[in-house]
Amino acid sequence: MSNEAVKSKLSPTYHYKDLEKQAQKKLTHEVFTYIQSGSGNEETLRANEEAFKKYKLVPEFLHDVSKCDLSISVLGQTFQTPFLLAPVGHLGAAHPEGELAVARAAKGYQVPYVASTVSTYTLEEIADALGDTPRWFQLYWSKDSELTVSFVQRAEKAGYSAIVITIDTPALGFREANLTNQFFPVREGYGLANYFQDPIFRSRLNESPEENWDAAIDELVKITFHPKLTWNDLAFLRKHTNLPIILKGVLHPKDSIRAIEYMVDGVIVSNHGGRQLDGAVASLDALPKVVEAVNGKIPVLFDSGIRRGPDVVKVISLGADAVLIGRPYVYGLAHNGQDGVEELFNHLLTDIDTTLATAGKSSIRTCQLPGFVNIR
Ligand SMILES: Cc1cc2nc3c(=O)[nH]c(=O)nc-3n(C[C@H](O)[C@H](O)[C@H](O)COP(=O)(O)O)c2cc1C
Ligand SMILES: O=C(O)C(=O)c1ccccc1
Repeated sequence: MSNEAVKSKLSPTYHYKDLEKQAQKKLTHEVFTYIQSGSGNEETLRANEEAFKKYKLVPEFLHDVSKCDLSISVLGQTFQTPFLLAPVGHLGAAHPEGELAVARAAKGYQVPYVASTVSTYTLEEIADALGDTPRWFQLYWSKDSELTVSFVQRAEKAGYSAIVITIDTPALGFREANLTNQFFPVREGYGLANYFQDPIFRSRLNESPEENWDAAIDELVKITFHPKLTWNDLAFLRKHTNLPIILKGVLHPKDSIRAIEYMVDGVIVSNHGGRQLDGAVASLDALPKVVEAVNGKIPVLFDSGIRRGPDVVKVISLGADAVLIGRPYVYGLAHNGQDGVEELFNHLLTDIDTTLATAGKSSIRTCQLPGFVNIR
């Protein structure tokens, strides 16, 4: 689709805060708050965005920037955009078409999609909607290890090309806003599909989810997170899949070194968008030390706080191989379904392209040259 076509079809919401407001208008207070809020006093949520102001770009001019290359390579795969879609669960709460609307938009723009375990549609339905779009599967490693294996094998069969294990969620963060609202997306029926359609999960129930919904939800809640999980367990997953394994939620450089020791294939520096440990370091402030510790041995990806083109460029300049976007595309979805996500992609890609051009760079791959990013 040409930019002109997109411009005429969609209502412009260029400002991130406007997009957030548009989403807010479409959602109930409980759902909007669930998406927007962080844990605790939201110190980390605020720190994520604030941290970007500390880093400044130093452009160099008089280079041909008439065409900018936004493609990147991660784990031998080339992606057309420097951003992937972060795994976000329960998207049916944001829009009835949920993950499917996002996947259709991703397909048009060839944006790689990281599907959440707690999706409203199954990982197979999402894969169908994605067609040949690159995709990874985010795993919440269940207490039920056979179920974990089943998820991974289903993902492999459905064409997902990496497993992203989220390590920052041994338990759900203390999210005061959701507790106040008594809003729990699983209890509302969002994020169940992968479990309720899984033969192993179903075999654990005395009655099927269709017969006894509440009992099925209770079982799901009981096994979703696995607080006993340790580094040594990674070998178990290795036995069951040949797919690359990426850890999401790395903040300490020591964890990135352990990741390499335990033969992990990549890490995502992330604090879950300020939704897990409140008071945790801003994701951007954690990035340089992780990049240094990893020293090019495995890819380093990044999320938490990316809102605009210069944010993407700063993160790549600081040594990340790629970024993931979270809330912005969820707001696009809530605002206007597939069209809203396409509008967000169109704006973000134009913004990244313009950022590179006005920084004198014709390729996102040259952003890591020394001297391009400075601390204030
Ligand atoms: C509503 C919502 C649901 C999320 N669900 C998941 C999830 O299922 N699995 C996961 O690993 N991360 C999940 N995340 C975290 C995102 O993958 C990502 O780390 C975060 O959104 C990045 O922060 P940002 O949105 O502020 O950029 C979720 C985030 C949001 C906002
Ligand atoms: O909301 C989230 O961030 C999230 O990851 C999650 C996962 C499972 C249940 C509830 C929330």
